[in-house]
Amino acid sequence: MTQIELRGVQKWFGEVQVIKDLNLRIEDNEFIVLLGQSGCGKTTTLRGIAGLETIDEGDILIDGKPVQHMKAADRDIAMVFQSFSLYPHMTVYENIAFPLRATRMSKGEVDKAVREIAKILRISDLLGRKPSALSGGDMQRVAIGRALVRRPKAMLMDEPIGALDAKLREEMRAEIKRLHVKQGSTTIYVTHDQIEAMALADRIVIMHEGVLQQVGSPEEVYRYPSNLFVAQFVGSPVMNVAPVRVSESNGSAQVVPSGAPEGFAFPLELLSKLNGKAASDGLTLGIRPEGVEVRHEAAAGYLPVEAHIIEPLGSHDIVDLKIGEQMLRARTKAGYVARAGDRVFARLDPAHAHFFDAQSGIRWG
Ligand SMILES: Nc1ncnc2c1ncn2[C@@H]1O[C@H](COP(=O)(O)OP(=O)(O)OP(=O)(O)O)[C@@H](O)[C@H]1O
Repeated sequence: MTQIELRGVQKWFGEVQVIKDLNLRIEDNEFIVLLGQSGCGKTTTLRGIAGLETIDEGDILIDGKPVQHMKAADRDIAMVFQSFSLYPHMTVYENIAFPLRATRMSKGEVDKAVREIAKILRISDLLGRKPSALSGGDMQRVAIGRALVRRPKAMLMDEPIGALDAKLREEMRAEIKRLHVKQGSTTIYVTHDQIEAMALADRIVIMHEGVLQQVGSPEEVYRYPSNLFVAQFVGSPVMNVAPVRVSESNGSAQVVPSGAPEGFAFPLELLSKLNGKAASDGLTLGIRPEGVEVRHEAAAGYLPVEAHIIEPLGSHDIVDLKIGEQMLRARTKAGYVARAGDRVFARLDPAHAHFFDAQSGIRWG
């Protein structure tokens, strides 16, 4: 049982505040991913929890006990970094066994623990090798094995697969997930890769410039982003956003993308999302490419648009549609729009529409 809690954590490097009042509770066995752009404070947060970095304000609690004044070695937390940091002169077996040397375990117990973890990580046949004879993926498996072998209270991982090539990263991602499902253990994982975050996390913690933006399951942050930053950081391709004007005429309301030609407006059912705050400026509409419906024939609610660029991705295409000055990305069936320059018709699915305050970026409605 390991819970980790951050209460009002703050950290400065000189004049620069890199963690700003961070509050977060991580439950036992939870897989938490800290996600954000480079420099947003993820690593500093992780190092603060591990005890490799001091914090300036606030509390870090492990199982309810404040640990911010405890040395790293006394916190019983294991850490895996992007660089594998294995001992080159030791075999895989010796590398994994190393953290157990300082314990009172007998040789037989150490042997059992090493072989057990090697089996889980599928590296049993590599135990006699030196790190120089391992692939990048295997090296990282060994590093994870070494971190886990002493059954730490929690596992912290800082971009552990960031240095691997794309295919291996995908493989290792699945492996880390499998390991977590099998083994349990409270895990905090740092990455700037939103796909990795979505694939691994029970909950994602999105940070920007030292400030926590949103905490939620992958589905929550994808479907209900709390602000424009999250909306555009999570999801690939990126969510379409456009400043819009909501106008009412003849009792019916419309959402007009700014820069769109005269008479170009989406008749909106979308308005119900605005909770009566319609007819206002300063709104940004967000809609993911899968929320843009495209068809060949004219139909009620569909607007004529021109296909500008088509990206065929195998299972589907991403099509850039031109609406006046605006570009709208749509996800279509593969080959549905044949050529750039084709005229098609597009509609926004109200169920996929998000509104944000253009000034603050905060979700509206
Ligand atoms: N020891 C240090 N001294 C001064 N500034 C630091 C130090 N460590 C980190 N920083 C700064 O603190 C900010 C947060 O860094 P941090 O490494 O936590 O970000 P990150 O989100 O993990 O980014 P990355 O993915 O690039 O590691 C950055 O602006 C960084 O330059």
